[in-house]
Amino acid sequence: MPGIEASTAWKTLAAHAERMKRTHLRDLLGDAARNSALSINTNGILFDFSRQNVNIETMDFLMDLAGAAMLEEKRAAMFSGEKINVTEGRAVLHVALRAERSATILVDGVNQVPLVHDVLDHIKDFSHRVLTGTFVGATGKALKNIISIGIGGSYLGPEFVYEAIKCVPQAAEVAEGRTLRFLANVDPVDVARATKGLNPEETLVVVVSKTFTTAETMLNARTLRKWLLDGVKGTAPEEVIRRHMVAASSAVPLVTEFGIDSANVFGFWDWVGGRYSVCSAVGMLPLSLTFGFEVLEQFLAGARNIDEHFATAPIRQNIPVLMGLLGIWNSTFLGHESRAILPYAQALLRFPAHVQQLDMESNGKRVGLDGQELPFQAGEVNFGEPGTNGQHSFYQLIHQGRTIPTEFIGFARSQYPVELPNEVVSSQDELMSNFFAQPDALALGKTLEQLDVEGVKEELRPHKAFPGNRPSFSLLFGQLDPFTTGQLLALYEHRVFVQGAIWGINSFDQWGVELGKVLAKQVRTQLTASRQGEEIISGFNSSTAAMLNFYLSNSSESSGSAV
Ligand SMILES: O=P(O)(O)OC[C@H]1O[C@H](O)[C@H](O)[C@@H](O)[C@@H]1O
Repeated sequence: MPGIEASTAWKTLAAHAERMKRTHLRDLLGDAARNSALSINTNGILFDFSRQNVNIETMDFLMDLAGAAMLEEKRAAMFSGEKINVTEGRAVLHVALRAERSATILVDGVNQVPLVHDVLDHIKDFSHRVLTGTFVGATGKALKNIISIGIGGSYLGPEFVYEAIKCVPQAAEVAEGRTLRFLANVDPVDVARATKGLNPEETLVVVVSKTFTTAETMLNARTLRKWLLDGVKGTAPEEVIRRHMVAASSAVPLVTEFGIDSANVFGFWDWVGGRYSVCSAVGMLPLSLTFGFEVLEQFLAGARNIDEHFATAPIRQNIPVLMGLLGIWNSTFLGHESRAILPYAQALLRFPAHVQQLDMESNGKRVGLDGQELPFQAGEVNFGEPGTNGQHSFYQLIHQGRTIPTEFIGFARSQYPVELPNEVVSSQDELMSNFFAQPDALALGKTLEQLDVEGVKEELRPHKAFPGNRPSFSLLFGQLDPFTTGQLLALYEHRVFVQGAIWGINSFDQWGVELGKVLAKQVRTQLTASRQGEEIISGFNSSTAAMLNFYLSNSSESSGSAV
């Protein structure tokens, strides 16, 4: 069956892209009517995409493409609980995680919204009891430290949200004197970092795993179970686990088998993908235990605000739809394979890492929904760092090396304004001066002629010239708070959906992570056998066998330096 590439809209865009490649943003930006048409102000967000290599006609063609791909129908299917994750036979309902209590979203004839609110109520009650010292550790001490064990989607989203809202005064007040640490990597150093300086008697471990089988998480859970049992004395081991370990998981039987009290398991459902699970118990439990539930309610409200916008706003005025269509335009039609996420907010330092998983695990696919190989590349390479730090690091390549579409995220007000008596400009104004300057530097560049006028020596001019014509968009919010953090999360979640829907792929499975896991199991078995005296490394190619032998002969302390 022909895919979207056979549509008239696709072919029109492909031809149009050849024409647009000959335009320069310097010229496009000279048209004020165009610029104002390529900017929308809605839901407290200014989204300016006038620095994309597009004109009004491009946007018309992209809207035609959305029509040809049946984007609106696919969006409706997701919101209504249809099983659009076809390879796993599951609905995709992260939007249900933040739906109003009164909403109805059916899966197999059962309304899922009351189930969501039952778990939220449970989290609210439990976190309140921990924060007020009603639920205490096995030796009667208040549980003021939280260690959240989880990896991938059970880690990256919660960590991004933790960093984003820990500087919000209301959240910081509740968190005063409390610690939340994440333990993701199976590297023993991560265990040491997560537990350093913490008293097990005052620590609550939250095991976060949708499947409760992920090798790294389960090994770390067993490691911290031992750390607790070694550190909390004078109480029966079962009681220590019951008082110091809780879980967020959709595999309740496995959790209770591990020894965690079934009363302290916070469930979720197969229709929540790992990378879309921040609004489930995965994020809500450790974050409520740190900041209190009320702050997190504002975060859910922000995500819901964008869900409603995505579901109802006309597609020409719909921010996630526009972000997604521009992603398709840049990657598929203009050939830019990467994009940089550049928040001008230090509190968003882990947002690019979250988007990396969200986008690359979702849309990094090679076949369409029908299993046929795609005749184009899907997915993009996402990376990023907060500004202005990134400016002093990798922006060189973006200005003068490869063309990488960039995404500027900024805020009008700081959570912690700093004004020095003798400084004319506040730190926030300084930060944001860069936020506004960079997109123009990228778009407009600097010509040899301009350098000539400035009196730059001829031989230096090629080195100092900037080609410009580097696309970007800007997302500007009022302030980084729990609500806007929720908005940002949902904007990027829905952008992934839009791109996957246009490309005709399943954005909600991740078979590509399986092969490595299977091979790691074989290596693990071999390493165990070798440590038990079986010398021969077998079943691997000569390269892997040589590396394994090097590893084994250098892995005990007595073997000294590997060099
Ligand atoms: O939550 P878990 O079941 O432990 O899964 C944790 C992570 O590992 C898997 O390998 C997937 O690649 C991720 O999508 C998932 O988020």
